[in-house]
Amino acid sequence: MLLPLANFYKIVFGQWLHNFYQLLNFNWLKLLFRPLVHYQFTIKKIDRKLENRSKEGCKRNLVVDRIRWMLFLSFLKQMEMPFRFINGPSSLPCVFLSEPGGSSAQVLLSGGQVVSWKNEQGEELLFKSSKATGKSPRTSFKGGISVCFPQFGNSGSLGHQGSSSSKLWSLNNCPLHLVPTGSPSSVELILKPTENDIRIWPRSFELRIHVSLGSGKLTIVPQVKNTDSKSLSFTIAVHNYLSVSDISEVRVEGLETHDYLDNLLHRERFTEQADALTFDGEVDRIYLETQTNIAIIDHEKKRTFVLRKDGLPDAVVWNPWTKRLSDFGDNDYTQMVCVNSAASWILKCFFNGFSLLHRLSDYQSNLSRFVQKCKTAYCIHDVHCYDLVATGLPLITSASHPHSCPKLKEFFEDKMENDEESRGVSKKVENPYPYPLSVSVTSPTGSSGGLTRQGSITKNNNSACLCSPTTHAGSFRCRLHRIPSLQRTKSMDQDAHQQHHHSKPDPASTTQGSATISH
Ligand SMILES: O=P(O)(O)OC[C@H]1O[C@@H](O)[C@H](O)[C@@H](O)[C@@H]1O
Repeated sequence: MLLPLANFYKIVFGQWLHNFYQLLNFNWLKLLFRPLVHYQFTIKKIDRKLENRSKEGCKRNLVVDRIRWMLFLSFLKQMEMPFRFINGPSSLPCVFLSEPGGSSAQVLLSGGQVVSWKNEQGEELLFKSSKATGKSPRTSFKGGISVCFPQFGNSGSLGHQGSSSSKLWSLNNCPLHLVPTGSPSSVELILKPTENDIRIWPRSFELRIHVSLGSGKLTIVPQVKNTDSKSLSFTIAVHNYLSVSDISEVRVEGLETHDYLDNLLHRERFTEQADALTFDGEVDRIYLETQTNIAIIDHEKKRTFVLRKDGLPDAVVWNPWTKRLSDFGDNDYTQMVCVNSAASWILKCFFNGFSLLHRLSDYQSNLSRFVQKCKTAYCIHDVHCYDLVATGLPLITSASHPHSCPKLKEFFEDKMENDEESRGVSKKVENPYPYPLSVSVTSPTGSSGGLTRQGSITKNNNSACLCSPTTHAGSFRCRLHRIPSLQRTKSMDQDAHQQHHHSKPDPASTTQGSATISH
């Protein structure tokens, strides 16, 4: 009841009155959330029963999951939320977000995965494998966006991509309000380790993911809270499977001159020489400390995704090409590219509780600046507020408030300066990408920056050339005119880096190294 009314006020009286209205209703909202607390009690009882069952050797089955789901729905009926529930893939409980512009997103409670993000025209922007096996929640859906925690990739002892995407997340009834909630449609999920998980990885934490949908923009904020008195070490990534028309016509910009670790060559370190990354074979790379914005340009669809990642320094680019994968259809690789934001350093939370890497005010002003700049682009917006500190950075043991610690302050200031630079604030370039950031996917006549583009081609018209008309080094060349990949240059400071942060697990994680989460 509240949300339609709030929207009505918003339309009729404008944003300020809408905010006022929401403020007035704050206490009512709290009351409405109460049934959820009761729900959680009931869920805990079920969880205990499940624990007992698993001790007896029984596995959690779909019927139990469905009972939980129905119970959950009945509680939800008692309250209004800024989203609604639908049946997701394999009938799993799924949060449905929509916004007045007509775009929508779906978030699965199982795995905390964003399984769909559709634009105003109803076109799917996220990739979904055609060959999901459906045998478990983990395999019922391959693609979308998920959080890899407490480890991404195979970089540690905790199993491929950590375990967070195979767990059942709960709705968080006490969102942290760390993120600006301009979007009327958002949800926050929370994952806490069960007793079973703790047996495998003896760490206590809370992993939250805040997903909000705006016009042409999906914002994902993962947050990690150390609820232990011991330090918590982890790596993390937001794994984005983007849907593209044809991988051969895609290029990724924003990675030039950055060093990367090549997962296909035992993480050997190279420097990116090309102006843009194009694909003509398998790619699996971790680009280190990249700039904040990365553009994924789909020439055939004339569509640009902008991945903006704050707080997560690295970017992973992956396409398996023709490699056989059990959960990928034969030609699925042509329609996807993963560009993930990640922290490949081992991050360490030293103290119990939350602290922010970015001061909230900085974050908010950066956000609005960015939103203004890319009004209608599809921006995936990952902001990672973690409970610090990365190995290799000054160790901060008592910074419960970022402003109170001079070292942390210094770090913020440096970071803000770099961010300013990387966002090109001083350079007055409005739209550096060849296709307009307003993504008119249906229009074949996109142009920008004075470049004239050729018309869109269809799949049947394979002989059409999509090369950029420019001729400088790095100008886009379509698959018909692409020259073999550039000779890669080994990074100058490879040895230094290897000694520095990637090869050395920190002592805390070594002590937990005997534990393995299998997947
Ligand atoms: O199987 P997932 O979790 O979807 O991950 C797929 C790939 O994701 C990429 O990000 C990794 O770099 C690859 O090594 C990995 O194989």
